[in-house]
Amino acid sequence: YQAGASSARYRTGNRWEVGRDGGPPPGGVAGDVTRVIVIGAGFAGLAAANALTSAGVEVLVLEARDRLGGRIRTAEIGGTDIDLGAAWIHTPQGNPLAQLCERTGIRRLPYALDDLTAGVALVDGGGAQVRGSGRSSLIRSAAGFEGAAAKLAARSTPSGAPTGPGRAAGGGRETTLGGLIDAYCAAEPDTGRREWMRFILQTVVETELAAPAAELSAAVLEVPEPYGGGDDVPEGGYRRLIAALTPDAAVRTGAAVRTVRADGAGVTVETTDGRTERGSHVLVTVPLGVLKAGTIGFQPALPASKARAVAALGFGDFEKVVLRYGSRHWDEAATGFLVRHGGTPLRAWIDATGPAGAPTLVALAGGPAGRALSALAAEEVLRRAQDVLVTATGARLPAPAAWAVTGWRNDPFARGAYTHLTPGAGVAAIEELAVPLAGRVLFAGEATCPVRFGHADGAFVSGIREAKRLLGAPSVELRLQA
Ligand SMILES: Cc1cc2nc3c(=O)[nH]c(=O)nc-3n(C[C@H](O)[C@H](O)[C@H](O)COP(=O)(O)OP(=O)(O)OC[C@H]3O[C@@H](n4cnc5c(N)ncnc54)[C@H](O)[C@@H]3O)c2cc1C
Repeated sequence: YQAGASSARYRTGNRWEVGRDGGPPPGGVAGDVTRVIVIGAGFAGLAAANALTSAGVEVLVLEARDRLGGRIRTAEIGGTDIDLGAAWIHTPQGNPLAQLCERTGIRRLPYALDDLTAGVALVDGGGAQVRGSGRSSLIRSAAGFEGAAAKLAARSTPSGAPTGPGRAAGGGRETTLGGLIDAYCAAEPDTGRREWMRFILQTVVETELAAPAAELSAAVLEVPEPYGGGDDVPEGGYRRLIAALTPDAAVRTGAAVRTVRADGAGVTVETTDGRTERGSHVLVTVPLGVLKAGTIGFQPALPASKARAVAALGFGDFEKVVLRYGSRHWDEAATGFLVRHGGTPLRAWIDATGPAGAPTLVALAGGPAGRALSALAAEEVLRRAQDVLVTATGARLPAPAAWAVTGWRNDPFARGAYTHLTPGAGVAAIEELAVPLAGRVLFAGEATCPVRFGHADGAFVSGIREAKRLLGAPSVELRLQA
């Protein structure tokens, strides 16, 4: 049991007001807020716990793992800090995580995904590369998809949804991103180019959104983008943001919650070791994958509308393979490789030597590729990764000096990567997840953030939203650690 970090050092002028958006605080809270139990010490739980503690509310954080951060995990691999969970601050302009970096003196390094895609080497089955103008014209065509997709979607709904594998399963009318990729590529007369375009677009979409393109609702195209700019990474990794946000509250690690009970006077939360804690309110921030698995029992049971949202939203796959080498044995001109080889799940690689500060290749396996990797033992993934890289680089690669393979899908406290919209569940389902129960049981986490689900900043904003709800305040203050 780790009691409040009362010896923590705080930065001078550490109080930071966040969340003032002009609107009234969200409502729906019953009774006085005297003791809040926060389940989960990821971005959402830590942001809420920090804001509540700073406002003088007693908080107990229960975290199942033996570490803080949740789907933020910066690991040292061969002496280099690498993010195995969230790595990028996407669209940093106006993004509260960019502000959090500024407040805490954490530098952001530009590392734009568009630049990574533009500079990637395209490698075919036998190791042959598509070079020169053939390569750049394919990359240009793929880059045109984003602009064309909204128009294609408008043309294809509600009655004329594209047919083929990308159409919503179950005869639904809703268009999927897979359907739009098919429609976009159909306009390309050259078969060879068409197949390359389809491969690039499918890989990029499935890597970014962590789900099969054929299961991703095109409604995601209508979600407004609140921030601007490319993509940055925090210097030294995301763990520095978690460290800055760690609240001066009681935090118990190794505490997996199995029951949440609400009654007229408060809440009782039970952990798997049989201990119970009483609070006036509880804030549930566990991943959607954990809610789907049903390993936490709610009394009274989740209402049908929320249970439907939990079941219908998607919680996809994204695994990483990190290989750290003694030196760079590959073509340094490319930003990475897209490998169309024997259906391998190890198809998208980035050269992360720049941000890592040491020769490093990282495979990003989203959607079906991630799911395929999660079924293999780590040593088998490593063996296949080395085989693919021999094809991709044309070099005899030595064994890596250090390596890591993630297992988010098989982790009982994640059960996947992050949330996506499906043909059966749009933004309304995300909003439904955020609705409090009986004024006592509240919900936060990336899956509850209508504009930024699937993002670390969405988790942060959702934690601030629930702190505002509990405090009945239009904004909150955070105390950031030095
Ligand atoms: C591989 C990968 C790459 C990603 N890349 C990016 C990126 O580049 N940029 C970006 O913005 N986002 C990215 N994301 C998404 C981002 O990491 C998440 O949106 C964010 O970290 C989620 O925070 P959270 O607080 O909602 O949930 P979590 O961080 O999952 O926190 C929930 C906490 O609840 C705990 N918990 C679970 N069950 C129990 C239980 N029964 N009892 C007690 N505690 C429990 C968990 O251990 C966890 O600590 C990525 C995610 C993954 C997996």
